[in-house]
Amino acid sequence: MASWACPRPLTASVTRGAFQCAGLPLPPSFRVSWSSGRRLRRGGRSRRRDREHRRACARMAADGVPEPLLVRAARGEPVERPPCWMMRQAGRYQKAFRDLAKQYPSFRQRSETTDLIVEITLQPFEAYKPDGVILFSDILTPLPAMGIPFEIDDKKGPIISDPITSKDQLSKMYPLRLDELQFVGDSLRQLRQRVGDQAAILGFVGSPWTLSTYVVEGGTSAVYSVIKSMMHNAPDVLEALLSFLTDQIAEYIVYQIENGAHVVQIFDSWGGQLTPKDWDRWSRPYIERMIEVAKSRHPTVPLALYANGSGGLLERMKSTGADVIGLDWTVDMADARQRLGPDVPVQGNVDPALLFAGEEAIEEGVRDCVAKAGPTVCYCQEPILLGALLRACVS
Ligand SMILES: Cc1c2[nH]c(c1CCC(=O)O)Cc1[nH]c(c(CCC(=O)O)c1C)Cc1[nH]c(c(CCC(=O)O)c1C)Cc1[nH]c(c(C)c1CCC(=O)O)C2
Repeated sequence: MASWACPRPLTASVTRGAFQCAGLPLPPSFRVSWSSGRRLRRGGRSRRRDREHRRACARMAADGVPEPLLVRAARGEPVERPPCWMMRQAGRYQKAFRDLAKQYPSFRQRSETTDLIVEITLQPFEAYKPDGVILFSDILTPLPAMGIPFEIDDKKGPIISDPITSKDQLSKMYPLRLDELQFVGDSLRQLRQRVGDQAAILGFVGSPWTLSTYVVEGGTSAVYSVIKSMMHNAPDVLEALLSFLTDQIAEYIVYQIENGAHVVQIFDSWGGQLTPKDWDRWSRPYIERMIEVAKSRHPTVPLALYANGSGGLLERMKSTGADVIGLDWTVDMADARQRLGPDVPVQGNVDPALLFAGEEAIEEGVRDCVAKAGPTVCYCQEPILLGALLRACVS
């Protein structure tokens, strides 16, 4: 699974907690405008950005405080420095998490109980003050609320014991029961209250393709043989599954936004397992539809799109309408920047393994990434050296 990310433009002063990162006059290179290519292409850039800017100013005037750095960066607004957060920033590297996990050994319990979700989500925030606070949850969390139960095995990861591979089995699913996901809405609202405007609250969902890999394969897969056979032998079943998930997950994005998520990440984690041609058929249209639905209801809330191994997909990802493109470390950021154009907000790209290599290596990796991207984000796993990464991002 991917790791912790300190997304794109990073900012902020980490003024409390283990690390003092305040007081940075930001290098001029960070004063970059971050607008999306999509907006530019449609020729509505200045009108739309002006409108968004006016809305942001109105919000500021109303609240007297600017929106969190990460939100402004994700919208393509000029920022004082790149924001920083990590995927998987909550977890076993923290003693507080290990203690809680001893008491509540089931991942589903930890991630489906409001008090635990809020407490775990806030553990890294309280320790390091990252610019993004990602909900402690999983892309599979909404599945039981549409008739697809799952378990998490400590060694094997997610297990769906009754996978869906035929038309008949599709009828087991029902439209998303948001009342069964109240712990998500409750947690997001509490997090907004607890974090205030100090950081962005990040919601997330799986893309229809990526969720389908679990629903069809019954769990993690190495070669995706069942779902890839289905693409050829039962395309109507796969299309029906993807369409169904698209409608439900689009509602789930809207639900997260309406309960307080500042930004929503779409994880097409296994999109890179498809040929680009197959991605155009089996992933892209469904992502686009979800984005359209979310944007029609909440046009100013930024949506970020990430796929593992997305080197073959970057231009395609940009064309989905996502506001921010998340990159893994297998693409050089200079190449990515050239391919995506100067205006698309980006995040990720720093090799998570650097977290095992010490502070100097982290600093070098972050600097290389940020220099090539302009304001950017960094992804890392096992955030043992999160503090070092945060320091590198803000200095
Ligand atoms: C192991 C696993 C799970 N769920 C999943 C896996 C990966 C299995 C595979 O490789 O196929 C599926 C999953 N879950 C998530 C993604 C998307 C991100 C990615 O590409 O890694 C994917 C692909 C989001 C998530 N899933 C999780 C987060 C963490 C949120 C945070 O940063 O705090 C995210 C963004 C949390 C999660 N989710 C799970 C665990 C064990 C944990 C860690 C919590 C713990 O240590 O007990 C179960």
